[in-house]
Amino acid sequence: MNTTTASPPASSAALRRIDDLPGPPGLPLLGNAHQIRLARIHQDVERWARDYGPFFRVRLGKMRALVITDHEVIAHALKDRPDGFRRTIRTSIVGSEMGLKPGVFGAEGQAWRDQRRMVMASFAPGHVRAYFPSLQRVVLRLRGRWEKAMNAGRAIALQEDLMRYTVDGVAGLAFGSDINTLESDEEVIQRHLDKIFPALFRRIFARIPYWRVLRLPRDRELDRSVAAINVAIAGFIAQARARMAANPVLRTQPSNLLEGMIAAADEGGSGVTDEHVAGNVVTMLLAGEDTTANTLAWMIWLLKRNPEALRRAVDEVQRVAPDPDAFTPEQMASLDYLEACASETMRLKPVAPFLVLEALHDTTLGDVQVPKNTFVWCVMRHDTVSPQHFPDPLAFNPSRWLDHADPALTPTSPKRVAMPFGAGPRVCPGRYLAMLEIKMAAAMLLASFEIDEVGTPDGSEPAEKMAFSMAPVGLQMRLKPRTR
Ligand code: HEM
Repeated sequence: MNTTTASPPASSAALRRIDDLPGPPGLPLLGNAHQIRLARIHQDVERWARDYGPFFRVRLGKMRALVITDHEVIAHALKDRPDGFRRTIRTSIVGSEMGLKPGVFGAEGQAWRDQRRMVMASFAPGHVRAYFPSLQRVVLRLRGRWEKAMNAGRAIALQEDLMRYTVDGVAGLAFGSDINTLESDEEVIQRHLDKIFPALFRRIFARIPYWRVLRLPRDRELDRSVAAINVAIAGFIAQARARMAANPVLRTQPSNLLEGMIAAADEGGSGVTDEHVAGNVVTMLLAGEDTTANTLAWMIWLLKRNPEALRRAVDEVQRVAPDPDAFTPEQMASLDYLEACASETMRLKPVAPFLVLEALHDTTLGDVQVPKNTFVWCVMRHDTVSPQHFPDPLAFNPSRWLDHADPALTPTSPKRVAMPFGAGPRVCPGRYLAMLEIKMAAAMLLASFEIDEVGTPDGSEPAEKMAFSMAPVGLQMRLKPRTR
């Protein structure tokens, strides 16, 4: 039996059962489902966490869950994978029903180990360096798009433009394809991708899996999108294989993630097939698009609201990386304050504000017995906004993340408390790439423009909308030429 390192129980007699835990009162069949709004489910659970403490129970229809908020207990569960906990089986069932090919995100056990090895090989630091020029091209296009909007006196739909940036960036890396949604409005792949995540999220939490018996128009549209993506990806794989056959050097020096994955898959005993390669290309596109774009959108909004932090970020960019046409990987690696701004943004506005696991065998978390198959709902934004770990917790103060930070600002190591990319063996493999994309776009923005305004049309704080990742609603930005 596993026990957490956080608070090992004195004896099994001291253990609590999930039924003994507090929790919001519910109705007989629905449980607490009627008290939840799907688009704000993370905030509903965070609110309960403030009322019921670090361990409580909720029931959403048939799904009973243990909710945990203590970062050490969460880290323990996340690290106890793939053997102790898995992602919920529902995610993989719903994904495969939709026709999504299996990828590392939904894989478990040995299949996960094999695919994770392949994915990590394609993210090796040397490879990511080779992808830098393609990211640079995409960042300059974003600048061109924003210059046009500024010159035309137009407001920029921030999140939409950033999604174009991340989908172009990841597509260039993922399969060496220049799909250029930034300079055209024919965003074919993106249009299909944008349907998948919200549908996956809706179906995972649906009370009745109606789509198994009845296809509504939006389900038929979803089927068409998944089919179109699968066909496109099969084509990219065939082209990559042809390129690699013509130029075997690409096996050791792949020019994109797809070539990197094919090379890793083709190694003897890899356990990985072309179907897995295809599944992981879609996974990269999906996992890399909204998450990075939403984090950037939140960060730009937070910077504009915090003039002192914005001034420091601009100073750093002007000192370290003043010319977007000449950005280098070394410059990006030196943007410490900008990186701290991203970390502070993810502390306050984590785009993955919760992670749901399922216990693979009887175990314990803290002083709670966790029977096999229990859902464990990890609240990622609780300790990160607690005064116990972050004084003045709601203030946007990137300095907390700097190495020489004032100890009064960081009584606990912030990196141990905030886990925006998850933790343990399944930690996000795209985290360095995401940070690079965030720093490149933010440095381009601050070097080239002044932010005239960024906010919602009515000036209120943007609502947080959950649809697999957590997005700000309705952010618009106006730019001015930089004057210094
Ligand atoms: C700011 C941007 C991003 C955030 C906040 C983020 C966050 C996360 C989180 C929380 C997880 C779950 C980790 C866990 O279970 O412990 C995850 C998994 C994953 N992410 Fe990211 N991610 C980001 C960007 C990316 C990018 C750019 C890519 C790839 C291009 C990517 C690919 C993946 C994959 C493949 C997984 C599944 C890993 C596995 O199950 O082994 N992510 N990410």
